[in-house]
Amino acid sequence: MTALSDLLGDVVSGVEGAFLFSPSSSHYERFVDADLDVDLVVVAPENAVGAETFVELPLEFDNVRDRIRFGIEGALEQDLVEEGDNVACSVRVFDGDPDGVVRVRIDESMRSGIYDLFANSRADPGVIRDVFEVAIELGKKGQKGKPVGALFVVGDAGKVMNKSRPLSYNPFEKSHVHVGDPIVNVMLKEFSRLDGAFVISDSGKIVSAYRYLEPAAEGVDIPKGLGARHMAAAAITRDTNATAIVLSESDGLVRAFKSGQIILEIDPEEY
Ligand SMILES: Nc1ncnc2c1ncn2[C@@H]1O[C@H](COP(=O)(O)OP(=O)(O)OP(=O)(O)O)[C@@H](O)[C@H]1O
Ligand SMILES: [Mn+2]
Repeated sequence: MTALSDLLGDVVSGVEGAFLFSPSSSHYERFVDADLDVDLVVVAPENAVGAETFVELPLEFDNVRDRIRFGIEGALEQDLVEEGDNVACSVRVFDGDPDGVVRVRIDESMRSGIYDLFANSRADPGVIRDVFEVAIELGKKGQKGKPVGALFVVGDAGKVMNKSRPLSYNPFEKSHVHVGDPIVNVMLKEFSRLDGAFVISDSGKIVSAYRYLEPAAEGVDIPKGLGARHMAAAAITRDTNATAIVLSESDGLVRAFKSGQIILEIDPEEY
């Protein structure tokens, strides 16, 4: 007789690591006490259980796939896992106790740069996520069916404003609106048809649209073929502590820049 646990147990057989996503203290203690022959990694917004090996999640992602992807990428950043490792992720899909186990084979291609973007940007991770999502959505749908480009400069807004000038009146002049608000997201998409950059504060306030960026660009090295928008995006992140998220009108990719470097390149269609 084969028991169900024999069949489902395959999910965890031979794994090198166990990733516990936001475990309760008692759940975590049970794993520690079991003294398993696998590496134990806690992945959560904060290390509430005092785990020895811990990966910080920049956000509590609702989507389990995103949550796992970030946890794994964070572990790769910390060299806790490597190509070819198999790990079992214990996650919560519904409320209550952990109710799912997902086996993941570690692959270097999982190191996309997105973890770095969220964990190490100056702006709030939630703000980065909201802007990133607007860029992805614009990339998928375009504006009225036509491909559109956009440049969002997030964080360190005062300095960014000092290194830029208005191309037109600022529609966000006296408003106090924030990214993530559905109406604001519609506005961002609408205004993306026009020239220049959006400037967004660390906390997500839209400071300005239509900014022409004038950062010093010497020494900025970005891949050949990218034009003025991408050059301006890279350069402003070298000159300030901002992160830039760019949707290219010509190739449809979303790229992120920090400290003058490209840190992420994603095809919205595959995200
Ligand atoms: N310094 C700048 N600051 C703000 N926006 C800029 C700047 N330079 C260019 N742009 C914006 O980028 C748009 C596209 O310029 P360009 O084609 O040279 O960039 P690109 O990097 O090739 O981007 P894309 O891939 O979208 O074509 C311009 O119409 C302008 O709105
Ligand atoms: Mn171009």
